Order: sequence, then structure tokens, then C-alpha cells
Amino acid sequence: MTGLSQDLNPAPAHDSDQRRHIVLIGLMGAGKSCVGRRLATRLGWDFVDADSEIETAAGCSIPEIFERHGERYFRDGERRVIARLLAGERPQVIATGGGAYMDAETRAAIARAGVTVWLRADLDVLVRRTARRDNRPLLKKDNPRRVLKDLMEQRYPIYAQADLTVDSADGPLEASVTRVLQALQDEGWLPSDANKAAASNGETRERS
Ligand SMILES: Nc1ncnc2c1ncn2[C@@H]1O[C@H](COP(=O)(O)OP(=O)(O)OP(=O)(O)O)[C@@H](O)[C@H]1O
Ligand SMILES: O=C(O)C1=C[C@@H](O)[C@@H](O)[C@H](O)C1
Ligand SMILES: [Mg+2]
Repeated sequence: MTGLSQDLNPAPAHDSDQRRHIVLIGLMGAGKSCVGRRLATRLGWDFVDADSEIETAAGCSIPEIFERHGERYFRDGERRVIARLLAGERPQVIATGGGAYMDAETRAAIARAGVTVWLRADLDVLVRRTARRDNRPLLKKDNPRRVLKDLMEQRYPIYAQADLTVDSADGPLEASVTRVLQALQDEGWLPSDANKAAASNGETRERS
């Protein structure tokens, strides 16, 4: 049994006032990892990337998990890892993997423990961004654009259940981070001085 199979701590049921984490969802290349990391820095919060946590638990990379065990095994591990992250008491920014929110159990757990922000980007942007690296097994296909288009059709109606939707258009990364912060403040998920508080808070405290 690998570390990923052993990662079995489910999230407790949380009351609505315990929605303490900021959870980023969206397709591959939407910016969950890079926007999430910088958002955490601005807030002075912890940042955690579910994909990295899965790799640590499994002791190998995501492409290797897909190759050795298949997607279903990855999805089971992903569900357990995200449940464990959500159970953390300390508020954190959590970047999920692109498929995580499609799992009904994970969606329900996220809704109990956090506010969900969908980073939305259009097809051309996603194709361009994901072409830079070959670490996404679902896109190791002849026509990654077609795959992304199909995933948009399947996933966007579900992603739309997020509490907030923020455009992750091209341009300076910090502009996307500012849009996320502003949306969280506008909707009352963060105090209006959250960003200023971050200025004196220093660096991101990243786990593991
Ligand atoms: N808002 C943005 N503006 C400019 N570049 C961006 C933006 N968001 C992401 N990028 C770029 O796109 C690439 C992919 O971003 P990132 O890895 O954060 O996506 P992701 O949503 O975490 O994808 P995955 O689901 O595959 O983990 C990075 O090279 C990043 O620099
Ligand atoms: O969109 C997806 O299904 C995925 C996105 C990545 O973040 C990884 O979680 C993995 O490559 C699968
Ligand atoms: Mg990522």
C-alpha cells in the first residue's frame, strides 16, 4: 500500500461559520497554483497545493501515478488528500487539481470548510499556458486543445457552483491576484483591510 492509499483522514462536518479556507478551482492552466501562492503571500496565510500534496503522499509524480495506477486511483487519492487539507484548523489558500471539484464528495467537503473561487480562463489562454509544460497526463494527447475544449464543456457547468468567479486573463499575475482579493472582500469573505494586513505579514508560509 502506498502513502497515497494510507492518506485516509476525512474532513469533519463543518458549520457554515467554519468556512475558513480559500479554495481555488478551475481548469489546467487557469492559475490555481501560481495565483494561489501569491494570494497567500498577500494575505500572510499558508499556501498548499493539492497536486503537490498528492505527489508527496504517493512518493511519485502525477504522470507516474497515472501511468502506474490509472486515473481512478489518482482520483481516490485526490479526494482523501483534499479532505485532509480541508480538515486543517488554520486558514489556508488551497490550490486544487483541475478535476478535484468534479467529485461530489469533494465539492460538499469544500463547501463546508471554505469559500470556493473559480479561476476562469478562455480556451486560447488555457491552450497557450498548458503548452509550456508536459506534466499533465490528460493533455498528453494528439490534440490538447480538443481535450481542453471537451473538459470546458463538461466542467464549466459544475465549476459555476463556486461561490465566486474571477477571470484569469493574461497580463500581470498580480492583477489576477488583486481581482481575487477584491472579489473576496466585495462579497464579505475577507475584511477590507486584508491586503494591507498582508503587507506587514511577510512571506507565504508554505507547508511541506
Ligand atoms: N493570471 C495569469 N496571468 C498570467 N499568467 C498566468 C496566469 N495564471 C497562470 N499563468 C501561467 O500559466 C501557467 C499555468 O498556471 P498554473 O500552473 O498556476 O495553473 P493551474 O491552474 O495550477 O493548473 P493545473 O490544474 O494543471 O495544476 C503558469 O506558467 C503561469 O505562469
Ligand atoms: O484537470 C485535471 O483533471 C487535472 C489537473 C491537474 O491539476 C492534476 O490534478 C492532474 O493532472 C489532473
Ligand atoms: Mg496547479
